[in-house]
Amino acid sequence: MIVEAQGLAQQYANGRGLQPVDFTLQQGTITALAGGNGAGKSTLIRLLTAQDQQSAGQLVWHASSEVRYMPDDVDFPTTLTAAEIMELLGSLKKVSLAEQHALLQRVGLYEVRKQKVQQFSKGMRQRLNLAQSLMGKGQLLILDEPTNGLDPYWIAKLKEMMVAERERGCTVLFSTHLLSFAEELADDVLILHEGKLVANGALHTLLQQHHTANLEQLWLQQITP
Ligand SMILES: Nc1ncnc2c1ncn2[C@@H]1O[C@H](COP(=O)(O)OP(=O)(O)OP(=O)(O)O)[C@@H](O)[C@H]1O
Repeated sequence: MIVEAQGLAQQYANGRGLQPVDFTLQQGTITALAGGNGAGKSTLIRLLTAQDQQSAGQLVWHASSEVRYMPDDVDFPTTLTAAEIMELLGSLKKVSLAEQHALLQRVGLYEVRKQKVQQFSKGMRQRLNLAQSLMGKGQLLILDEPTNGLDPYWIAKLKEMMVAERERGCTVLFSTHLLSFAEELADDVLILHEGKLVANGALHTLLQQHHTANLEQLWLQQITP
């Protein structure tokens, strides 16, 4: 087990946020964090990435709490080139130039690495965001809406990269609105609805327990009053 959430909650001043949740993330697994708009996905990710402090409960780390993280939208300094951004982040994360270049190759940006990010399309910026998240040593990789702005080719490549992370023993947690994408990848599923954790467990077990054929049916069943 990598991390355990025990009664973890975040209540904002307006009463919204995340109600107490309990779950674990297992080593070498992929977990999909599913939920509609305002369900609490980003709130939970902000707690896991230590961007916010919870209002109740705790996260118990059974491995290093160093997390690699792909935010859902990132404002790279547009006057820098892709290579310069990777160098800047690479120096912070102690990642060699060779590894930075290998990552730029993996996300198809090596040839354009000397272009300023302001000339990049949304998908290219998202791929740079993916490349920076793959740098470093954190055993837990958290991807917030990673398919945003990616075309089908790069969604397929993203899937391959996530599976490769699992194969080398890392734990992946990703949030998404795309339930078919989630279903293709996830070992485990967390479904949030209006700040509550309404389903938590192995995808196949949940589908059997709830007599549902797929994740979309399960999600609809869990959110329908
Ligand atoms: N800083 C904040 N202050 C007050 N309320 C907030 C804050 N951030 C989020 N909320 C509220 O907390 C709830 C959960 O929001 P959150 O952003 O975690 O949802 P989400 O699942 O990521 O949604 P989406 O899919 O739309 O991005 C929502 O009701 C939202 O309005």
